[in-house]
Amino acid sequence: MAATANSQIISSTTENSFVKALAESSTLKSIPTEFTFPNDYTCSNPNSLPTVDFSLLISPDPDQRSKTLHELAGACEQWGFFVLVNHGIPESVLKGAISASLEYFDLPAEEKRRYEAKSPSDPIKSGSGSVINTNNHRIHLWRDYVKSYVHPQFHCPHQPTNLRDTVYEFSEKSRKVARTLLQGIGENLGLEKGYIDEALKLDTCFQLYAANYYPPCPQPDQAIGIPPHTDHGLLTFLIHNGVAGLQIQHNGEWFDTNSPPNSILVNTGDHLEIFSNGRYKSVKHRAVVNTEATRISVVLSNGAAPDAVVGPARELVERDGRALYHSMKFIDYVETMTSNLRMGKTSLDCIKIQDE
Ligand SMILES: O=C(O)CCC(=O)C(=O)O
Ligand SMILES: [Fe+2]
Repeated sequence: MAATANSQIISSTTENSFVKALAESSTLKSIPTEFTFPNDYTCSNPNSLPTVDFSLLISPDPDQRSKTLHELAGACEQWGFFVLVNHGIPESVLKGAISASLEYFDLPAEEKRRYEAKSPSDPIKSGSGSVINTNNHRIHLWRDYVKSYVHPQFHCPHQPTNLRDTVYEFSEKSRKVARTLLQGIGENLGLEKGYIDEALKLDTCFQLYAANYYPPCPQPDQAIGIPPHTDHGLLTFLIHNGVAGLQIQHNGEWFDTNSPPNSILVNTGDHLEIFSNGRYKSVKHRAVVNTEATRISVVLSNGAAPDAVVGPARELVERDGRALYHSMKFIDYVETMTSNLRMGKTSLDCIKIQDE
């Protein structure tokens, strides 16, 4: 689901051996050279990341609601990232999604290889991954993944058998929460009620499930789980197994993220930047690895309908005097990004309208 920033992320096809197996080999003392990703991991700890209390956003008390809407607007504008609490999705669903996803990675390699990516439009994909950096070198990532399209059509690997129901429940509940957040965002942008639902065709919105598995790494300062990138879509939801690793960029500086149990980390994606005509920036983030513990993250990317043509909202263009982005069919954007035809430039850069 990742878009690109400094480098182009691609799904491995032919070199599809899993990093988990490599990390578990008893002789591994250092990373193979193809995993070397020179980077500066200097990072700050934020005193507090923005928090949005979902229960207050749906509160019948108008003061509570408008205060929370205001906090949501601030989080989207200033950070493009927030910790969502009291979202109403039961803890058992979040825990179930993590543990069933973990079981997926324990499957034999031949089972996971059934979902080796052959085309960007494959609804289920699994593998490890690599990037082509700006010097045209391929660098392998220290992570395995599985991804599947879960809405408007639901796809999911057949194994482990409990994955399907868990992912279904988590994705369905998350879609409702995402839609309420998006309606709040529409209000914050001063758009007519219902405009965002209609323009982005949210009834048939695209949703992608992804699980990322980062095994312990003997040289975490030389490798990367996922390099800096932005996400396609409107809002990405992320949960994890309590092991740190997600870092976000804010005002040019990198920050570690932390989140209380049972919360969801939410970030704004490329399509919210486009739709808001640049008011809400798609936040750049990366996943780093460590020597000690396996990290797993489960991600739901919430987008517009596959056939919705997403561009800046009409009213915002009128207000701003011009559109800052070209419009593009949502699924074309997602699949072009996944097909990795372009290097260096991000997908978002490609649809920015340049100043004359
Ligand atoms: O695992 C993480 O924390 C980051 C995952 C991510 O950025 C992605 O899947 O796009
Ligand atoms: Fe991401």
